[in-house]
Amino acid sequence: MNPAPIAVALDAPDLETAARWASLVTPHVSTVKVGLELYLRYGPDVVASVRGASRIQVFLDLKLHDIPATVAGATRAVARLKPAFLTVHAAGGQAMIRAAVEAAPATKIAAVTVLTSLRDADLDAIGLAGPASDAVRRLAALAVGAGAQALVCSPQEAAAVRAEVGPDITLITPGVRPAGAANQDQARVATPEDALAAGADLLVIGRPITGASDPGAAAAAVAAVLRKLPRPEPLA
Ligand SMILES: O=c1ccn([C@@H]2O[C@H](COP(=O)(O)O)[C@@H](O)[C@H]2O)c(=O)[nH]1
Repeated sequence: MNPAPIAVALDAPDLETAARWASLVTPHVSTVKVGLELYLRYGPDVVASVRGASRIQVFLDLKLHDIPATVAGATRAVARLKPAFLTVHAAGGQAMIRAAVEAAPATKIAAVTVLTSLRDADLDAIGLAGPASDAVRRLAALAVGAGAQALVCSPQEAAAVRAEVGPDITLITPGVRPAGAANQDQARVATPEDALAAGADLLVIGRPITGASDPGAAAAAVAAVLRKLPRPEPLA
């Protein structure tokens, strides 16, 4: 059975827990995601630890945001870990995104548009022209224009972003909550079914899976729901 298009966010306090979660979910999902908490605590070795002996994709969610030369250097430093995806902030601008793309030819650079924890009122406070849906589309077009091969947005914007950037860009959506799960600090959310129907390619799900008493069973349950959905018609 094909693993489901889910990236489980391994936001664990220690490496043993992250590696245990990874081994439990690996039979059911395509990807595990390493974020700032684990990477800053354990460094590059964390990638091998969560991969184990499996061939699971690793998504390195470091959200780089700096001047182009610094981002190019940081991207080169992690490219040797062969992550399938590496995130940068789209708001870093086109030269920065291009620098990351050129520094890691074997990794898809995923540009984070507007964090899924932000609401329209937060964008006003930051001084980013909203609403969030407009800002996401604007940043998505900017990032793709600079060569980003993937985009991070909320499932609520996935359909509009897909219409904006076409079929070849990988759309990654955090802010995914199975029916009945708490939103926690996520603001712009949708269910896994709705995220996939809106055109997302990879659903990021963390605490609803890792906070379950059996993360393997929780991942298998979401994967089973996705497998039951009708497949989209191939484009003519
Ligand atoms: O806009 C963004 C970008 C990244 N994230 C990351 O995704 C996971 C979500 O975890 P949950 O436990 O499912 O909320 C987390 O690692 C974030 O750093 C995001 O949420 N939103």
